[in-house]
Amino acid sequence: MTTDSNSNAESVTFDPVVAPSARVRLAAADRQAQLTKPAGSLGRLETLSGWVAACQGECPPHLFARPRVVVFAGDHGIARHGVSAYPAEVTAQMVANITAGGAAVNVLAATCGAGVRVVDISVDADTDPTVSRHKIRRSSGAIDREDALTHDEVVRAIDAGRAIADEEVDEGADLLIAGEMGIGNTTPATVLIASLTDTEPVAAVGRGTGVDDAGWSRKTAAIRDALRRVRPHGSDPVALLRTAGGADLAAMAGFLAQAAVRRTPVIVDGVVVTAAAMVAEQLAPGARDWWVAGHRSTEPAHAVALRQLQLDPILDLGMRLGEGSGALVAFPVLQGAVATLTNMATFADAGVSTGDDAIAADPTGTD
Ligand SMILES: O=C(O)c1ccc[n+]([C@@H]2O[C@H](COP(=O)([O-])O)[C@@H](O)[C@H]2O)c1
Ligand SMILES: Cc1cc2nc[nH]c2cc1C
Repeated sequence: MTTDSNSNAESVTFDPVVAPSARVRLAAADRQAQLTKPAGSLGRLETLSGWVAACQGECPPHLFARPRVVVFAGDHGIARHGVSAYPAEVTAQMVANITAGGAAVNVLAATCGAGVRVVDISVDADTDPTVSRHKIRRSSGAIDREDALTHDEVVRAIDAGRAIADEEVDEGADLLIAGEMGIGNTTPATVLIASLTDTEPVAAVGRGTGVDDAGWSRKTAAIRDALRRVRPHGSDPVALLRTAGGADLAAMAGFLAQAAVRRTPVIVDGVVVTAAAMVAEQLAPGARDWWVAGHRSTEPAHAVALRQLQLDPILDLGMRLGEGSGALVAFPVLQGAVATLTNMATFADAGVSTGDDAIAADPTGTD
């Protein structure tokens, strides 16, 4: 990454993103047609396994051997202004809970063999040195009235996310999941999405952790104010992260962009991760080809962002937890898709008649 003193997108650069292999995707479709099942009968699993094969650059693809979840933790000044159903202190408490193995992300990851790492990017407390190595600052600013970050902090946070992706890939991760934990973070996430899609706040603002009507009104007003602060900067992703994002969102954007640069597929989680994904796609065009959406959360802004990124969520279970939980529930579906493409017998291997045989036996179709 290179930096300069301007608050322009050009101050952050990623290596080019190479698209997943179109040739291997075709080979996967070819193999799919030879497997012992009616053509198309595995539905979406067929396109998912073709995508995995294209990402891995080989068909048949291999089952994911080292899936890894990275939970980006950060606080937000806006959380002190009544936009969440929970107090900001919960962020640091949940970081400790995740570290101890007691959170949803831990138990879901354990069911499917995924490793979990939590990183303190901007928690408003001192956390264990094992999780704070990439810390940028304590809490991002209250975005309805001040910038979330300085320009330098944005660049360092993006770089931290990039370094974390590099660490994970260098240690052998073959599938990454981005998750997050941060009281108040659906407010900046909604601002990023509304800004990048030109969506009216009322069509995008949700209840987050379950805020009541008064809290929802305060959240909507804060999002309006933040959008007003963002407007002069157009769609410059670095300026957007600086004025109305946060260090955790910037780090996730860097992580998602670098995963694509490193040709490593990612399952995107809920509204907060997807907001960062929208920024990452601006920083590293084509990165979205390396992502699949695990689920659609109940936050209205999530559907808006997924539509814009043209990501079709695997699941829609009414979830709104974060932590990477929705992506983790979707992971076995993706792994199952790979297993079918890789391990099923072909018609020829198993001596099973194909649809073509039925037509050959009765070419008139009248028997
Ligand atoms: O992933 C989602 O779509 C999602 C939707 C609603 C809430 N969350 C989680 O709840 C927290 C943010 O909610 P809030 O109300 O404090 O802005 C944060 O820790 C997120 O992980 C996550
Ligand atoms: C307890 C709790 C756990 C969470 N995990 C992600 N966001 C969260 C918000 C709360 C409040």
